Amino acid sequence: MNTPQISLYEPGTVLTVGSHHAKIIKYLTSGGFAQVYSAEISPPDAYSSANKACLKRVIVPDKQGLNTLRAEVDAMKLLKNNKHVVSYIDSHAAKSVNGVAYEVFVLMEYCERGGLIDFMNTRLKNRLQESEVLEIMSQTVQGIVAMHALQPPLIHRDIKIENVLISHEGLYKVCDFGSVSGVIRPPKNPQEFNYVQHDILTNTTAQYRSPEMIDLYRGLPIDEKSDIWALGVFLYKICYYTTPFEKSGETAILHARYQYPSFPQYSDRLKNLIRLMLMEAPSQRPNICQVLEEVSRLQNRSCPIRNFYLLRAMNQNAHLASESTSMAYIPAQQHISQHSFQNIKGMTNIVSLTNIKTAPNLDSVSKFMNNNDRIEPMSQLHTQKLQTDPNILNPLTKTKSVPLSDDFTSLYYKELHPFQKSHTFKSVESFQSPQRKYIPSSPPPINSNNYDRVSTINRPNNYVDSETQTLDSMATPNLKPSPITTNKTTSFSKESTVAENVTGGSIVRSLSSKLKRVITGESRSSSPTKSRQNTGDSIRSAFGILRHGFTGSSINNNRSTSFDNNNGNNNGNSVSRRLTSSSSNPPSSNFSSDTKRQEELDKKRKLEHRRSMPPSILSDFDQHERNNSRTGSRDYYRSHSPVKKSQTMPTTTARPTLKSSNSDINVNQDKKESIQRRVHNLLNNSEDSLGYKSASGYGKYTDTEAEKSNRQSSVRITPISEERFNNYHTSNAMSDHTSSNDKPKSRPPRPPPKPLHLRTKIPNTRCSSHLQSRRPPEERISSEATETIVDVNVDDLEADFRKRFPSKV
Ligand SMILES: Nc1ncnc2c1ncn2[C@@H]1O[C@H](COP(=O)(O)OP(=O)(O)OP(=O)(O)O)[C@@H](O)[C@H]1O
Repeated sequence: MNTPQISLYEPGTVLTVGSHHAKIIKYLTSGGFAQVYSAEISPPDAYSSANKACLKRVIVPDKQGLNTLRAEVDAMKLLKNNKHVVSYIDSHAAKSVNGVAYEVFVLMEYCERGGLIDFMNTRLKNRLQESEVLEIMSQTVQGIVAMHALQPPLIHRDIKIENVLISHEGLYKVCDFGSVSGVIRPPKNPQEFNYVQHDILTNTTAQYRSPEMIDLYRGLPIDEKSDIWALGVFLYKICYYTTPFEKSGETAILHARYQYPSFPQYSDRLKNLIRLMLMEAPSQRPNICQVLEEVSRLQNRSCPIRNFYLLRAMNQNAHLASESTSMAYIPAQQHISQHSFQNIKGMTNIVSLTNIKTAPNLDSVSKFMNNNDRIEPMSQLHTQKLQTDPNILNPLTKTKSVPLSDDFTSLYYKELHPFQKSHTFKSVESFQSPQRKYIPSSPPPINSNNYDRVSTINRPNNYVDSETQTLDSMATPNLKPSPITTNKTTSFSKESTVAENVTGGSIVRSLSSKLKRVITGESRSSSPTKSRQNTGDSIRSAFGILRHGFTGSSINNNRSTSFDNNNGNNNGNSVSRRLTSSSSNPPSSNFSSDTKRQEELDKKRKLEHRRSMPPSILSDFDQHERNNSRTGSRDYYRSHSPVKKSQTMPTTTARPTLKSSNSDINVNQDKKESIQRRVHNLLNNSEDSLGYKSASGYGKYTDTEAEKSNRQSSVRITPISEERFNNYHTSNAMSDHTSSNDKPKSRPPRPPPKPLHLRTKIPNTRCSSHLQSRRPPEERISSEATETIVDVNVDDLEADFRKRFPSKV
């Protein structure tokens, strides 16, 4: 935007801004597009009662520029009165003095202590302590939480040190919402590429740009995770006073390659948080709630917000669970971090979350916030207008300098974003310039004397420099399919489970990424800070882990081969054969053939879907997850997995897990799945858990493990009653300590005990003293009854027979 050069207001100038009068106190600074003043306002701000405010004056050359400003103001209105966002007071637009351009005036809360960057510059020698870093981070993150919690979320896109201010009471507040947007979907054609590229260049700051912003060929959306990346850079900078990619540039960003300076020293946990936020793959970065949870843990405080992503996911699950009462098993919840659960336990309003699917609903947002975070709920009327008025275009889809054609509005996930309002300012058509009671005849030029902030002159050498939005070499998004781009499978090479564990992320995501690693054959050790140690990871373990997660069975579990292979080709014992046949009992086989047919259809559909998608596996994956919410990534990989024939996954058993564990999205999954199919899944599950586990061919040690499993399986399916089973084991354990493990396998089931009247009295001498003393009486009886068959006295038997059946003799 070519901002016309205009003179400054003199102190004492009085302007009308909306329903407020503002008297200029002094000029503070100039942003990229604005003059910033402190001003005295009347009436005082209704929220804070303050009569001192900040006045931002922006000159825009055309109506296009006005739209950009509208977006900024609308964002501020949505976030109004959040403790960690610079609060909006009033706004006004007018034709400029020369009648060509427009002037926009925005009154907002005045942050008396200036910028975070100013504060940092007071601490050049004594760098920030970890506790200070955490405090700044916590408060800044809370400001971003207010944006991400909206539905649809707002993406700040320009989080940086310079955009955090400090209020007079010392609170850190996020400012500058001029770059805010909704989620931007990956561009699909060269036109869209150019559009998004330009949009990114003009609205983001080079050093804070995420890999998916720089390499648009990744086909990833620009969403909340892009803000998380910027927050990672932000955290790094408040620690080390430089950005992680300051010297290395774009290539390093693309591979998330950076180092930690040795000074100052911060804890490993803090550094690990940076590492997680700077994960190359957005899906591996924590969400904003998880970041705040971790920061709070590091501060030894309880987290000031509730994890709304998790709550939404749980709410979604509750919804799905209520559809099918038999679907009570939600194993993935076991993997959600304890901390997250503690928060949820205290949550009384989970049910109300069903209502926050429509945007915007600040009522819902406020439920996530502390009581002292006042968020003004948007009026019902206003919300309805935004949602129903098709004529309202989203100003967010417009950049500061690129005219937005309607063709590009679909790049943004939510075309009818809450920002879509045309009545932000007092109507431009009816503009009247703010009254100026004092306009100096010859306004003074801007010079350094006007600054009461840290001057740009006489800076120390290691002064923390302010980032500017430049179009330097660093700033040019890599739009060519470079080797880096084609090598992007490494983006999933880093260990993701830490992120998921720390932050309560979904097990499915972590499993999916494991599968992705397996199938794409990517390397695992590109992380600069943590390379994966477990180099033995394989298709087998990935599927094993997946199955383990879904059914709770052992990783060394090859049973699905025996289930699939009905001709008994597996080298199992009689137990395995029995299981195989039992798994094909009539009802089960009916379900099975239904399911198989359904799977075949699914498979075909997915293959066709995949053929119609771009060639990149990773973008396919992400897009698949977003576009095809009915079938999760697991299904996708199942249908494309080279191992699917030998290891058929119990297809649908995974579905409940996917739904329950994917805390980020998976909103509309499987609602239409038939109950019959789900019952079949449960049957499969129960069969699986009893399944014969053979790990033959997987090596010596797994075989040993498998044998143990076999033993357990055989014990579980034997018709011996539980009581007898226990007695049996007790006696074996007592009689032979060394081989107790082998006994159950080698001994056949015992016959039922002989009726008492047929038993012969056994001389005491037959029982060895050690057995007598150690065996429980019950067991002794049973055992002796078997032995008496050899010692029976025929005469006694005859006598007994005659006595009882005289007529037969
Ligand atoms: N509410 C405020 N209280 C005190 N100072 C403020 C306030 N808002 C802005 N400033 C000062 O003005 C500077 C520029 O503000 P802002 O970032 O909103 O303008 P901008 O034109 O969008 O700048 P840029 O786009 O280059 O970041 C800030 O860095 C800060 O020093």
